Amino acid sequence: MPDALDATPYDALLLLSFGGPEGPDDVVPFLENVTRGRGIPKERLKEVGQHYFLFGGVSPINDQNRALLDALRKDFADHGLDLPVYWGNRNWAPYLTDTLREMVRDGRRRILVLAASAYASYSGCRQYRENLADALATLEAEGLGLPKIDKLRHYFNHPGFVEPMIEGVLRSLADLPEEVRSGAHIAFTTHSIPTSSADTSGPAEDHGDGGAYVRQHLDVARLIADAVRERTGVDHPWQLVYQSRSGAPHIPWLEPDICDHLEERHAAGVPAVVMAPIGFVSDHMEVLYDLDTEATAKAAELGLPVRRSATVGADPRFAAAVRDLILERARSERGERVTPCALGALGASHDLCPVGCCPARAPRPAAAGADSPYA
Ligand SMILES: CC1=C(CCC(=O)O)c2cc3nc(cc4[nH]c(cc5[nH]c(cc1n2)c(C)c5CCC(=O)O)c(CCC(=O)O)c4C)C(CCC(=O)O)=C3C
Ligand SMILES: [Fe+2]
Repeated sequence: MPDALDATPYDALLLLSFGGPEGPDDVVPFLENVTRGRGIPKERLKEVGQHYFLFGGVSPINDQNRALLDALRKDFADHGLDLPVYWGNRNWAPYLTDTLREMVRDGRRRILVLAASAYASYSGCRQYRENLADALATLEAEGLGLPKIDKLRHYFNHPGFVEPMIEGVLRSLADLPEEVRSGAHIAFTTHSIPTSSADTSGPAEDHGDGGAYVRQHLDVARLIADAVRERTGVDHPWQLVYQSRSGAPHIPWLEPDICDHLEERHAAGVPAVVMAPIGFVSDHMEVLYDLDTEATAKAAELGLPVRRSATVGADPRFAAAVRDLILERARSERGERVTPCALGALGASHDLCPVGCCPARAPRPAAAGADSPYA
């Protein structure tokens, strides 16, 4: 048995994710949960519903999260970290509020949250903090004693997150026909968001020019491209592009879209493209539909060979990274000195979101940040 690892003062980890439907009957209520108050056009909703129905109404996201929970529990057990792991979602069962209630009833008082989103943005960070505040408000109204909740820092540049993606891109390159391989470009993709949200992502000092959201993705893309060049000896040109645009057409979102990018690369004579979905922690419907179905069909129509590289998912190196992040945060909470582990040019992200980080259109209470109304 290895020596026990110490997560004090924390007594539980909560994986906080988006949630997804698990059958055809779930699709419409799920989409209603996602889009309540978000101003998504009806047409867009119908279209996205079809993406889910094409896959039997089942999103891959819940099974991906179950696999990640298994990987985390195995990693913690193998390394003597005695920390129970729970799972709650924003938009589908198991719902965050139910999980948090269960945690409180189990006596958990100091909870660390792992968000299933690696980068700064309203959708990937503050909205989860708002969900935590809503859940705490519900428990408070039920007369339960509230736990203290902290959120782990953004892990986009942690080696345990980046390394599996480097390996994934190498595998996709190797899988391309040899005659097009060395000329292949890499299209790093992430979820498009409104340019106004991108520009205000991260702490105030990062605002402007796509904000922390774009800067963090560019840093990861560069890390992967550099590692691929070092390991193959081939310099594959790359670009950060976007996918899964939603919202009203007159509102600007981040561009170019992956499909337009494939067209443009093809017209420029590029012989092949690897699509690397660095914005997604695991295989979501956006990966299965927008990349594996839509963009792949577009490429076939163009006669452009493409491959889609793997997401991190339940990779054991990611589970080990989560353990590292927990121990780092626990030490820092205990007042011990820590050297946070991070690759790239940006350094380790903040532990506590400052006031004004990734602001919402309409301000709402958010937990686990400097502006939290909860202790
Ligand atoms: C940045 C970002 C992430 C990455 C960070 C993270 O991982 O959290 C993400 C993840 C996800 N988004 C998901 C699904 C959806 N997102 C939608 C709508 C939107 N996403 C947005 C942004 C993001 N979304 C935005 C700005 C909107 C517009 C509406 C709004 O401002 O809120 C809609 C409505 C229909 C549509 O318009 O597409 C759906 C169905 C799923 C589940 C997939 C599955 O089932 O496998 C996941 C993991
Ligand atoms: Fe989304």
